Parts: sequence; C-alpha cells; structure tokens
Amino acid sequence: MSDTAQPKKRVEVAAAVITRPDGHVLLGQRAPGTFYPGYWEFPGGKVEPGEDARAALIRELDEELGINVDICWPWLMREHDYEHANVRLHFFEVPEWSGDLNDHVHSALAWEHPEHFMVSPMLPANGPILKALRLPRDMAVTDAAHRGVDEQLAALDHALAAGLKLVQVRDTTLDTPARERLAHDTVRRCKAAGAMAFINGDADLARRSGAHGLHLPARQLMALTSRPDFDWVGASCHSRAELEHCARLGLDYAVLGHVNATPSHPSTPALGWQRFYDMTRLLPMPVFAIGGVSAEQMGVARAAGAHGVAGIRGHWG
Ligand SMILES: Nc1nc2c([nH]c(=O)n2[C@@H]2O[C@H](COP(=O)(O)OP(=O)(O)OP(=O)(O)O)[C@@H](O)[C@H]2O)c(=O)[nH]1
Repeated sequence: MSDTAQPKKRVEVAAAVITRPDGHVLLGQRAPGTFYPGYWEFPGGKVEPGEDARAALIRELDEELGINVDICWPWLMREHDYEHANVRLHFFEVPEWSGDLNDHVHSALAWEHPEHFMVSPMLPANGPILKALRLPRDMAVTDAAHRGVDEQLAALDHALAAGLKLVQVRDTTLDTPARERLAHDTVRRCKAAGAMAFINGDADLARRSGAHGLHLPARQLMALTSRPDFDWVGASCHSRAELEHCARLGLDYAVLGHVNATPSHPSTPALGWQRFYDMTRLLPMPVFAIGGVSAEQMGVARAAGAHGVAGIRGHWG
C-alpha cells in the first residue's frame, strides 16, 4: 500500500424506511451512471454541511420523491466501508407522509414486504437493515412464575391468535421441569403461528427447544467476547456501556429499561423517554423499550427511537 494513501472520507447519509399501512416499505433502484448502479436502496441521500440528519431526510424525500414527511422516527445507524468512503447511514422510519410519489432519481421504485424482499441486489450496507425490519415490534415476555405454566400457555395461544409475533421466554425462577415444558411448548406454538420465540439466559435450552434465538441477561452479555451462534441474539441492557457491548458483539437487538416506573423495579429510578432517546443515539441495532410500557405506547416509544416495546403487563391481554 502506498504511504501517501489518504484516509477515507466520512459521508453522513440519511435514509428512510417509508412504510405503508400494509407493512410494505419503499425501495428505489439506483440509476445508471451512479455508484452501484442497478442496486436497490432506501430513499435518502447525503447530509449537507450544517444540516442534521432529520432535516436532510425531509429535504431529500421532497427533492427525490416529491413527498412531505409527516411523521419521522429515528431508528438506527449503520456504518459501512465502501471503496470510496466510510458511509454513516442514519435510518429513520417514515410511517406517514403526504403528496404523490414522483420519483426524480431512481430507475425504478418497488414496494416490498420485509418478510420477502423480491428485488435484488441490495446495496451492501443494507443486509442488517433488512434483517432488523423482520424483527417484530412487540415482544411479549413470559410470566409463568406468577400465572402458572398452563395459564401462561393459554394466554400465549390467545395472543398468537390476536397476531403476536415475538415471545421471550424468561421465567428464570421456574424449576427446571416447568421451564423446560414452558420453553418447548412456547416454541412449538410460536412456530405453528409463524411467530418467533427467544429463550432468556440458557443457550442449551434454546437449542434443545429449537428456539429462534437467545436473549442474554446483561450479566451474560458483559461476560461475552463473541456473538453466540444463533440466528437471533439480543440482550437486556440498562446502561450505555451495555448497549455499546451489544453493538460490538454484533447482536441483533437490545432491550433497554426500565423506561417508566414499574412495580418490578420499585427502588431504581425510571429512565423516561428523553433519556431512552439519548442513550440509544447512533447505535447499529434496534432497541426495544421495556418497563411499564404497553403496546398502546408504541407511538411514543418509536418517536423516542425505539424499534418497539417489550414487557409482561399489557402484553398478554
Ligand atoms: N440513499 C441511500 N444510500 C445508501 C443506502 N445504503 C447505502 O449504503 N447507501 C450509500 O449512501 C450513499 C448515498 O449517497 P447519495 O445517494 O446521496 O449519493 P450518490 O452516491 O447516489 O451520488 P451523489 O454523489 O450524486 O449524491 C451512497 O454511498 C450509497 O451507496 C440506502 O439504503 N439508501
């Protein structure tokens, strides 16, 4: 390598996951004559000097697509080393916009469902984004220690029938046979319903039960130096240091709390939404809000940068 090689320039980019009520997201195909022509991307573009990423996004969607952004939620940030630059992509979710789509820059547009993207190839930086979009927004955490295993499984059947798509089997205080049964029966029911089940804190049980993923308590997270070998791995976090460790290990998601006052943590102060927003800035993975947060607070949570909400109360009907 030449000793005159220049460090790569850093490019800040704002990109939008524009979502229709049916869950389809908008992608654009890069035009001939651009960098990576023919590749698919989320609409957006470079942040100009003196501009913040949100303002850049609103400007780009007006210039590129002719739409006004009505609601814009911060989501996550990914860095990628391209040949020409180190790109920092600030992703936002845009669930509401107005105006007629009138594209000025792409060779084609496509509305695609995150469960089965049909267009390809995608820009190389976007693989983790597509995976993150497959992560459901509402994570229900089991509460069999209080309800009993049978009542928990009945509540699970009810919630799956109502559309629940993600369950975390916690209940670490249950005795071994009861937890084994809870895990196996939860995974089986989730698979039958097209939902995912993650097991908290026990990689062997997660493997034995055929779970989709492993959820790490913060203590286990901080003891790890590499990502455990599961399709999905996430962790419970309470501090920026834990969130950053999650990012270093390349985990798929974090759960941060507690956001609101909750009877399960009477002595530790709640974070509140502003602190949740501040703590989750510029992280590369989606973060769920937990702690006194029900599915009704989805909008508040996502406005504060959450991927979605997680919890016991308010998640089992
Ligand atoms: N808009 C957008 N850009 C992305 C995505 N993923 C990704 O890696 N990028 C990168 O972020 C940069 C976006 O810059 P851009 O769209 O403003 O600029 P450009 O390279 O097309 O050309 P330009 O120099 O004429 O503005 C490109 O390097 C692009 O490869 C994505 O999903 N959406």
